[in-house]
Amino acid sequence: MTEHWTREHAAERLRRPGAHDDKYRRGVLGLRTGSARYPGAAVLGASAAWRTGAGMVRYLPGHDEDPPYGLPAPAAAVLAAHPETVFGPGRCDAWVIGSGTDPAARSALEQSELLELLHGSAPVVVDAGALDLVPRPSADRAPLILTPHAGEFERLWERTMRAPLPREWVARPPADAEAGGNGAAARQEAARRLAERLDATLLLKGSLTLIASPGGRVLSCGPATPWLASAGTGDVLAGILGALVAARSAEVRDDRESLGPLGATAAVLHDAAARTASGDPAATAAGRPITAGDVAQAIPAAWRALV
Ligand SMILES: NC(=O)C1=CN([C@@H]2O[C@H](COP(=O)(O)OP(=O)(O)OC[C@H]3O[C@@H](n4cnc5c(N)ncnc54)[C@H](OP(=O)(O)O)[C@@H]3O)[C@@H](O)[C@H]2O)[C@@H](O)CC1
Ligand SMILES: Nc1ncnc2c1ncn2[C@@H]1O[C@H](COP(=O)(O)OP(=O)(O)O)[C@@H](O)[C@H]1O
Repeated sequence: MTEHWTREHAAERLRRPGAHDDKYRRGVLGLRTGSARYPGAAVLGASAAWRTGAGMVRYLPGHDEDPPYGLPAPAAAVLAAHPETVFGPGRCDAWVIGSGTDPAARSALEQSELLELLHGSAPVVVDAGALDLVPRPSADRAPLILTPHAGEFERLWERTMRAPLPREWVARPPADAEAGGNGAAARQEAARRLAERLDATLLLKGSLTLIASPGGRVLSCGPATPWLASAGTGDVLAGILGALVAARSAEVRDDRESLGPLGATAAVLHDAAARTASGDPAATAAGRPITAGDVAQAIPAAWRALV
């Protein structure tokens, strides 16, 4: 049984600043994203986090090869797009790791620093190239929310369960499965089981995004506007989610189950921004093509329309 997460639910979880706030109280998000090959993912995540209301976004580059094709290093790309970003180590209320990184290119030093974050106290959004690092449940592990797409979900299942994903539980279902057909229940069950086994919150991306909490609660959002299905929109989602988690870091540390509603709120705001950007707020299949950057740009307007 899943609960549908509505715009009204999402509006309640969006934190508005008050007179006693400052940049630290609003939440400092640390980004360990992007790489020599994928500098754009770092820019998209930073852009989304700033526009979701982070008090500060701190960017920490990984230990990486030299960029190919004359590309700028990810830190230089982030600075060019967002000069308000702070670089280097310091206090962080939450982290996003993995977007725009490739585990095959990860150095031993990079791996040990990421594992340190995963065993820290600040909550961590684990995306893309960091999903293979998720440690077994333990008392010293950080509160985690994982954001796989269907292909990454399948790989995560195989690594965790040491068995193939059952055929009837395919993570990339035929169209009817996401939209409520027979496969939908199987997809929910797979997400629920994996979240329970990993003892972590799992946000399974798709037209219908599912958010399964380790305690067994499953929230669903969508169907999102299909204009969202383009490269880099997952990097934007990770930035949105990171900013929302940083703003409620203390609550998440007290109660890891609160990551579920935050994940669902991120998915609703992401979809709302895509609808705004595509000029089709009701997602009636009108609208126009958009880029991931357009989605990030539209977050403030979508926020205003939600609350
Ligand atoms: N601007 C930038 O810098 C950008 C950087 N990016 C970064 O690129 C990195 C690689 O990420 P990635 O997702 O492109 O590749 P990967 O993890 O190998 O998975 C792909 C495999 O999974 C499967 N698959 C099944 N279902 C699927 C689904 N729903 N969506 C997608 N795939 C699905 C599919 O298999 P198929 O079903 O096609 O046989 C395919 O073989 C990552 O770090 C990311 O952050 C991107 O965000 C783009 C913008
Ligand atoms: N058919 C679809 N309709 C609506 N949204 C979709 C559809 N397919 C994917 N999405 C959304 O687009 C985003 C794609 O993320 P992801 O697969 O990680 O891409 P990338 O790695 O290129 O950023 C996710 O938020 C997902 O929920």
